[in-house]
Amino acid sequence: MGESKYLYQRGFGNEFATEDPRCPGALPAGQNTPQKCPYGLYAEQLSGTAFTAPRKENQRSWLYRILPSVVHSSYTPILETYSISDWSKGLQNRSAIDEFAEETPDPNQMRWSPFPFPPSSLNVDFQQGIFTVSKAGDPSTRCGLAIHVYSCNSSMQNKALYNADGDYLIVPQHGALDVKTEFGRLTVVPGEIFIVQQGIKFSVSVDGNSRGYILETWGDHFQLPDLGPIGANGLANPRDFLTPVAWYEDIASSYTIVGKFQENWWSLVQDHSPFDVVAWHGNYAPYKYDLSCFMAINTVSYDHCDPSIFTVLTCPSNKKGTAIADFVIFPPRWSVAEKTFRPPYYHRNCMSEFMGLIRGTYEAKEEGFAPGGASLHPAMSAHGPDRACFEQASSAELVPARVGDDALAFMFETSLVMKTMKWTRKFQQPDYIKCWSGISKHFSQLKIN
Ligand SMILES: O=C(O)Cc1cc(O)ccc1O
Ligand SMILES: [Fe+2]
Repeated sequence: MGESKYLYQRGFGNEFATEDPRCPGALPAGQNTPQKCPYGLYAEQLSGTAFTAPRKENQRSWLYRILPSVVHSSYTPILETYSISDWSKGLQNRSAIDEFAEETPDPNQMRWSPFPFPPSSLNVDFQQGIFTVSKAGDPSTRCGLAIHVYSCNSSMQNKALYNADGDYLIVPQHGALDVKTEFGRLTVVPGEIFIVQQGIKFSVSVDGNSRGYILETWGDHFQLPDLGPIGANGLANPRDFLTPVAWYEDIASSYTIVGKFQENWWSLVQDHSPFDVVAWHGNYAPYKYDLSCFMAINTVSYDHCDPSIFTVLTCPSNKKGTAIADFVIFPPRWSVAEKTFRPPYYHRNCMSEFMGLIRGTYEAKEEGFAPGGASLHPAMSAHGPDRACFEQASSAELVPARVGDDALAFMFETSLVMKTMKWTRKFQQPDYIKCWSGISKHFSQLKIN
């Protein structure tokens, strides 16, 4: 592994404490709000849970910054947007774009070809390049989720964004992200994920075309799944989660902050950088995770395990064991099951399954499901391996075999039922259902096997 560009602190949900090395002693000793903070800094709390949330769920951080966040102009709505289905229209008034409206909920199995990059004639930054694919619920009641794709080609210049509605779990598929946050800097490459929680300001630099997926949750924060009988170790191990160390810039130039509030973007200006946090401590901070660290657990005897064995992070609902959203991966692994049809089984699920592909091909669908594309199998809509996969796997020799090498598929699985946005039609594969159409009967009353 090469030298990493930035320094990180390890652990999941830790109480971190960090100072920019240029200002040793910037964290006040023994208290959060001294009468005067070291270096003339301002103390500011960022609350990620209610003040009164139970202690083990309580999340907040104390930031020691050059100016308090409130030193800024009023918010004004951002009315203009690009359209991913027709970049050539350039910036248009959002209210005039019908294609951002929701479709009637549709039980069809859907699959989308890779979402397009912006043309080189346009400069589209990360925030401008976020387009909602599907969603359920409502951020005003703090319940639900949205799934977006992002597609951009330019860095955010003296511009930062934050999401007042919920948390973002960002899955880059193409292109590295170089990210400044209020908590420090980090890089995120395809194969890693980045979680930036409600309210945290960040700014994304890219090197040319960049694309990926975003899972946005409006209720709780992400947590590691319980391991039950697996024991104390396995799946995504806490020590592999990386949080930035404090870093600040003290620049006196105009900065634009774009905030998403109730699914609309608002903008404000200020005459200083929002990345002016010299030191911070607490357990509410962004983090990243390298998916290649995932310790996969699977059968070593027979039968296909449910994909919940590959859960990296989960955002729980109030119903025990039922997630608003799980983030699940299909990592490279050995497949050794005996006397078993090894690929995913045919099934109908009370949950909705949105899948994306970071690289390579997915076991159950060698054709048609491409990196940068996606699929959605809504609640109770039948799906499973396509015909080619079934025919091959039901007569394959069951020797130990590698699955998913050079490939990385993932799933956002939700207990909610999502609506898709009209624009997604343009990239939808109308004949997706046909991948199952050639499945033939093998039944004969006279045949036992
Ligand atoms: O539908 C899919 O491809 C995802 C999936 C994978 C698997 O191994 C078992 C069930 C399941 O929904
Ligand atoms: Fe499925």
